[in-house]
Parts: sequence; C-alpha cells; structure tokens
Amino acid sequence: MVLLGSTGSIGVNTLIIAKRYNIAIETLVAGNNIDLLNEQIAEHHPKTVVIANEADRAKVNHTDVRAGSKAILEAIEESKSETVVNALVGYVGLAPTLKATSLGKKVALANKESLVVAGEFIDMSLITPIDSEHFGLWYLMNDRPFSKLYITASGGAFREWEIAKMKNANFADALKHPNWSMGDKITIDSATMTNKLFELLEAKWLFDTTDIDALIEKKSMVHALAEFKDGSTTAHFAGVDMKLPIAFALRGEVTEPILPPTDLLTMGSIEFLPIEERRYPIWQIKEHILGNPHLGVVVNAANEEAIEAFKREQCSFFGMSEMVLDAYKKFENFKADTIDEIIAIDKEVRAYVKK
Ligand SMILES: NC(=O)C1=CN([C@@H]2O[C@H](COP(=O)(O)OP(=O)(O)OC[C@H]3O[C@@H](n4cnc5c(N)ncnc54)[C@H](OP(=O)(O)O)[C@@H]3O)[C@@H](O)[C@H]2O)C=CC1
Ligand SMILES: CC(=O)[C@@H](O)[C@H](O)COP(=O)(O)O
Ligand SMILES: [Mn+2]
Repeated sequence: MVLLGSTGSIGVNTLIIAKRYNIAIETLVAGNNIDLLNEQIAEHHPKTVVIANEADRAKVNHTDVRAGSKAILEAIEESKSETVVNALVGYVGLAPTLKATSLGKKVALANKESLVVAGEFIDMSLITPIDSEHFGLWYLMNDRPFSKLYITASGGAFREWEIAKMKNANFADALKHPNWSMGDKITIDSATMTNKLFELLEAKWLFDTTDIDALIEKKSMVHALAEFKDGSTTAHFAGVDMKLPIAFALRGEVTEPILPPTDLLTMGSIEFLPIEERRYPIWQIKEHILGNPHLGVVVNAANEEAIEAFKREQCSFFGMSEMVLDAYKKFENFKADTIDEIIAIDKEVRAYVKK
C-alpha cells in the first residue's frame, strides 16, 4: 500500500496494523519528522519515499526520495498498490485523495478534510473512512433502515473550564485532549468542536444522510449510535484506540482481537450531553452547513488559517471561531461547480481571513 502521513498519529498506528497483517509498504510519505521516517524505512523497506521539503532529502536513508506535493501525486500515479491510506492532515490531503480515486485506487481516508472540502467531487464508492465515529456507524448500520445517526464528542480540552477562563486559553492548553492522543490540528479542532462539525459533513457524504447529530460523551467509550425506524437504538462501544478502525479499513473484515474488550463493570456511568453554543460557538452553523455541505470548503480554509493565527498568538481561542463564522457569512453564497473552483474559493477565503 501507499501510506501518506506515515509519521503522524494515524500513520504510526497504520504501520502497526500493516506489520501485523504482512501488508507490503510500497510508498511512505512524511513531512518534517525525518528521524522517525528513517526508522520506518529501516523496518518497512518502502520502494519510494516522499518528504515535504527538498532541504531534507540528504537526511533520508533511501535511494528513491522525492520532495514536495507534486511528488506525492506522482508517487501515487506510479504505484502498483490498490490501496492508498491518506493520513495527511488538512487541505494538503485533498489532491492525493482526488489523484488516487481518479486512478481507481481504494482510499482508506483519515484525511477528513478531503470530504469536508470537496465531498461532492469524490467517488465515495472508493472511500473507506478511518475515523472512530464513522467506523462505529458503519459497524452499527448493517443495511437496516435508520431514522437518525449520532456521533459522540469528548468535549475537548476545555469542556470543564469556566467560559470566562477559556477566553485566555493558549495553544498548549488546547492540546490537552481528555482522552485521545492525536496530532495537533485535530486536537485543536476537538477543543473548538470543529472536528465534530467536520465529522457531521463526513457522515453526510459517506452515508448520504443529514439525519445526523452529535452529543457529548465524556469518556469516548461510545463512538456512535444508530436510531432505527423500528424505535430501537444501538451504541458502538470500543477502546480509545484507532487501530480497530484502521484494521477494518485495511482488511475489510476483522475477526481476531485488535483491542481488549470494553470492561462493562469498571467503566462506570455513561451520559450523553448536548453541545452548547456558548462553549462551542461553531455549533451555530451546524444546521445550515448540513443543508449546504458545499460550504465545507469555506469553513475548512478559514479554520486552517485561524488555527495558525491562534498558534502564533495572533488571536484568542474564541477568536478562531469568530474568524470562521465571519468567513462563513461572507462566503455564504459561494458554490463551486468544479474542483478548480474549490481551489479558487479555498485561496480566496484564506486571503480574506488573513487580511
Ligand atoms: N489522530 C487520530 O486519532 C485521528 C485523526 N484523524 C484525521 O487523520 C488525519 C491525520 O491526523 P493525525 O495523524 O492526528 O495528524 P498528525 O499531525 O499526527 O500527522 C500528520 C501527518 O501528515 C504529514 N504531513 C503534514 N503535512 C505534510 C506535507 N505537506 N507533506 C507530507 N507530509 C505531510 C506529517 O508529517 P510530519 O509529522 O513528519 O511533519 C504526519 O506524518 C487528519 O485529517 C485527522 O483529522 C481522524 C480520526 C482520528
Ligand atoms: C479518534 C477520533 O476519531 C477523533 O476524531 C476523536 O473523535 C476526536 O475527539 P473529539 O470527540 O474530542 O472530537
Ligand atoms: Mn473522529
């Protein structure tokens, strides 16, 4: 397989699962973590390696090293693998998803931004999501007619903070996820609830429904619930570990133990809570964006710029949501008819937010 984002949180777990099932690694793609990449090369012997920056080429212990975003697309094009795992973070993941699907390759997709930005233009028959909630929904549904789908949210780093204190929260504070160990960007998105907004859009494209909502479940033990037309509701419990969704995405079906089972007697009580707009202002646009999913490109571009601004201490924690909501209002009437228009809108929104 081709693995994009091998040095990240999903990438590392993917290599553990690939090793367990003897899946050959044709291509590894990484960014700046060359030390870890070199360890992965020594263990998995890829034919080709791609890194983000030309300047790092000499540090990589491999004879076929390419650099830059075009090189990622070329490596996908040259690959013989049927499957591409896309564990890149952010908008940079979109072009590889489009390239892989245009070649008829299956994409095990952690890069949810691909669907948020351009779900309308992606061949969903080639996509298997690597996301705990969507894996949970798929596991629950079994072709039964459902009336509503639910995904859960942890509530993020500030779920117990007083709202007044959140105004002064910094980047390091926001990285303290209560349950999951993940890359920085998704951890910030979890604190603002943008991750859950993205996951609703992801579910819309994957399951072709807008009968979907999110609830806070603070233990992240229940990942998804399906309410069926017959009036029953089932819940998906699993450990806080992405190896299970990854194993299913790579194997299709898994019958041997991947995670220890949920210990029902020690887990204590489980409660579901509403997502409040006061704490998570981004939630204001939930209904509107579910009805207008093409606006995902606007939210994503503004959000990526806002996260950079927050990291550089150029805006406050709530300033991020303010920037996204402002851009959402400004570009509310935009609709792309082609991928080229998506690319243009992405640029325009970023320029507006940076102004
Ligand atoms: N982590 C999780 O549990 C989950 C993650 N996801 C989604 O999966 C995706 C990846 O998340 P996560 O693994 O946490 O993120 P990380 O930040 O941990 O990893 C991102 C990976 O992408 C690489 N990368 C970033 N930019 C470039 C670039 N320009 N060229 C080449 N490689 C690049 C990084 O390289 P390097 O580190 O070497 O710089 C790293 O390997 C995100 O879309 C996230 O929303 C979804 C569900 C759960
Ligand atoms: C592991 C995973 O799927 C993440 O998307 C996780 O759900 C993020 O946590 P939040 O529930 O805090 O957004
Ligand atoms: Mn998730």
